[in-house]
Amino acid sequence: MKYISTRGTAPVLGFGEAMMTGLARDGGLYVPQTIPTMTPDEIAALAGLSYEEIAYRVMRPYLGDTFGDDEFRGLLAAAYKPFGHHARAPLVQLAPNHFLLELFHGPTLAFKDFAMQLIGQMMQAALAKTGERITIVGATSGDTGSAAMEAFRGLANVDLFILYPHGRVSEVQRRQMTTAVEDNVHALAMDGDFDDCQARVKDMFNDFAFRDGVRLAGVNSINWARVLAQVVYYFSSAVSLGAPHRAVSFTVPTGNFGDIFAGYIARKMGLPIEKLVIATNHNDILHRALTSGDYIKDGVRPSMSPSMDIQVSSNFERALFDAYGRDGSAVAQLMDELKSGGFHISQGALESLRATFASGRCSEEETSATITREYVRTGEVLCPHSAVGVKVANDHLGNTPIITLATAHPAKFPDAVLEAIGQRPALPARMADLFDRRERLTRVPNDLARLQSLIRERIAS
Ligand SMILES: Cc1ncc(COP(=O)(O)O)c(C=O)c1O
Ligand SMILES: N[C@@H](CCOP(=O)(O)O)C(=O)O
Repeated sequence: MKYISTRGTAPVLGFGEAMMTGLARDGGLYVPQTIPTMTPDEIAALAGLSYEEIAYRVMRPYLGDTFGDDEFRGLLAAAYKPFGHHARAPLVQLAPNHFLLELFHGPTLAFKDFAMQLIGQMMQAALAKTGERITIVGATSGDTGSAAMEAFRGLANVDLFILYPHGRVSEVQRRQMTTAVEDNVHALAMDGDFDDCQARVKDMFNDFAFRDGVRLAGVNSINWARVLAQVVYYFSSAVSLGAPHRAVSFTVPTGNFGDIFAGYIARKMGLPIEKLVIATNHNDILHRALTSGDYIKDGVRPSMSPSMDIQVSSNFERALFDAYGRDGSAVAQLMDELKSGGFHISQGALESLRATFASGRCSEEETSATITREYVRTGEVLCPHSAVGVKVANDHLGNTPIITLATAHPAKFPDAVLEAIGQRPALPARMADLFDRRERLTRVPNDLARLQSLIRERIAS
């Protein structure tokens, strides 16, 4: 299995190299050269298997010879052991044709743990073979950062730096990042919004002297392995509702487009997914793009679902690559136009996107009202991101069952939940002292050169 860049000019890599490389050297994102498919019989055979076994069967064809079969099974077992639910990703029924996929039973209470726990295992195994030391720099609007801290803290051959937008993540998210005591992990509170943080991370990858000097790696969904690990729960949930004999749709609370792009890959692999519905908060660039064809930045506005406060949606580039017939130069040109504000999606590409994706937007008032309504109606306490998904799914209900991804635990966003249902959701017992732990963070400016010096100094000390 080979991986190519969405901009067409970076070296073609195997899985292990793509995982350790992060951003392609032409600024693009790695995608598989071809997508392996599963037959209806192979999909039907997933019914009743453990989450780990489904993960093995779905992911194995992508890995080439990076890991042996038993080795990969061992990595999956270690990755999902810390999850607090035996099903890993349980389904809950909200209405006759509407289901909630709870993706928040991992160690940091968000869907990011599904991929990050596994990448932590896979990177450690790869580094143990080469003896290398790497520097991971990631950007977060809250959840990627905490999941990465948890997966990489204390590792001898990894330094991890997480840039988060100062004052724009929830207190629980911040504390999950700033209370890690291990010296190899660093929480950096940056001036600006998530888009600024992500832009600086990409700048670091595009500065080859820095990138090669610190042996830079990425754990954002820039990294193909992140997306791949997220494909698995589309299979596990659809099969439990009767796939491949029954089609399903998914509604995905969307920001950086990684999670929903994983659903797109599942669909290309043969899983009968009718529609993938993009659910945005008032930072609705993706909904506007699907509706009008114009992908135009208009500034990030803080919301009660902060992890989705994103306007430059990194993985949309992967979807555009396919929609433009895998023409890397066309994608490179669109990404150039994006630097000066935005671009128009051609009619052909837009039709291709609309064949798979639908979209909807949820206002702040609707988010809060959805948390209240679902709590009163079903007893389910939604986090604000999941509420965005549920509201948009309700607008798309039809004959095909819809699964909405519940992307985070409500206790990560207690203020929004308290306002909606009059109760503060409790953190799990193992995190009960989160607010008593000492915080350790560094305030940093939105300045590439200063960030790079800080990282160089920290890894030298
Ligand atoms: C809780 C939560 N929901 C939804 C999203 C959006 O996911 P994606 O960025 O993969 O679109 C994020 C951030 O990634 C998140 O942390
Ligand atoms: N919402 C994310 C933003 C980063 O997305 P990623 O999937 O590219 O890591 C977060 O919580 O940090």
